[in-house]
Amino acid sequence: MVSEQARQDLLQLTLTDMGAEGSAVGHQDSRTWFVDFGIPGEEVLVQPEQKKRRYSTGSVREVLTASPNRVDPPCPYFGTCGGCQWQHIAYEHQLELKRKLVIDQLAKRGGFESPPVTATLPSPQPYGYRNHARFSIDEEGRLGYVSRPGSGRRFMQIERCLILHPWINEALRTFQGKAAGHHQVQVRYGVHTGEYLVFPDLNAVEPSIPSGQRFYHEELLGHRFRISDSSFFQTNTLQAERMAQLVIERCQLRGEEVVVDAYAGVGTFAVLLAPRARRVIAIEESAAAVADAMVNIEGVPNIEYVRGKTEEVLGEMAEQPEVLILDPPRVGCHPKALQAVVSLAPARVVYVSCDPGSLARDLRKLCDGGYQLVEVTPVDMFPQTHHIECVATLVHS
Ligand SMILES: C[S@@+](CC[C@H](N)C(=O)[O-])C[C@H]1O[C@@H](n2cnc3c(N)ncnc32)[C@H](O)[C@@H]1O
Repeated sequence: MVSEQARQDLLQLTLTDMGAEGSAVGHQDSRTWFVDFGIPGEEVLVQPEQKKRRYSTGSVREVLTASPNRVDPPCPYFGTCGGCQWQHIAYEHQLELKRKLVIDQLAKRGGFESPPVTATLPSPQPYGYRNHARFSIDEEGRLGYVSRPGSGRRFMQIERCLILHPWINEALRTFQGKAAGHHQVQVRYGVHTGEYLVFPDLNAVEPSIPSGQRFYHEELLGHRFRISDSSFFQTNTLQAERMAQLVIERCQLRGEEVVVDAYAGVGTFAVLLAPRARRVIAIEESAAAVADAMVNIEGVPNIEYVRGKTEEVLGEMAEQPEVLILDPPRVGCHPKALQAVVSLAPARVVYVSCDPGSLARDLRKLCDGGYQLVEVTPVDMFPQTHHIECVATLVHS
């Protein structure tokens, strides 16, 4: 309970919606409030945090009328840590909120009325799923995270993080207090292989877990992938397998098609699709990821890897692919990449996205260029956070 004195600084709000960045939304007079740790439908007392020109931010200090979807967050750092935003929301409801956020973005940023969004694909593990951690280090060599903006973005030492794989928590315990002189420590773990990568090299201060590996291996759907410290790999291995299965289904390959895998990373989709297609052309700009891919595609004769920017490589492509996969970073696709897709006009496009806003913007351009949006599936790659992965399927009309 909040004291009478402190209560005077608080604002009573009815929360009506969930915002795209994971804060609940409320209104007072003509001002919009983004409120951390709230749930739509709740009546709450809010601690104001920041006043911007067009909106204000705050966090819930007391819940006056609780949502039936409110649960006790299990992590002691929840509320201060900048990592998770939604541990106070029952997992089933997180999935519903994610679906609604995708629909909202498709409507607002893409102009899609009643977009075909399926139920969110749940993660096999709502906790303990992350195979990758990037810890901040303070002057004493302690490992931790940075607190949320409303808590001052300060370093906070962490003993255990509930969304990390248990092996990474063991590494955190082992390296705790021993990383002085470094800004960050990256720990990545192969859930199916038991291999790991710790960067930078901390062997001199802690030899019990060897560190400084240049790469490690992980498996997806039985295929083995080499991954270097700077290469992208999905952070939730079991859910990445479900998503890869979904992408395979959505491609509807019969074995005769030319497939383009744009933003191909270390070659995950290319390798998984190659046995189902005539040929796969993969496009990736990162030298490290392409070097990994060269190892990962060994023995798979029908994959051609092109190092370059998707917007440039697609623009110069002479051959028309039947199926094209887009899996860009959060910013989405370069406008020239989308123009090139429209000119190449593959019969089917499968767009994998980690940002519903840029996805909505890009889907609109593809639909204005002759595509029809068939289905969007939100995939919960990041439980307890507001982040959303999606797989969208388009066909040429
Ligand atoms: C979200 S990751 C997807 C990787 C891969 N599809 C996977 O599932 O592991 C995006 C990838 O696109 C690459 N990338 C970023 N901008 C690019 C561009 N303009 N052209 C080609 N690749 C790009 C990044 O290096 C990264 O490997």
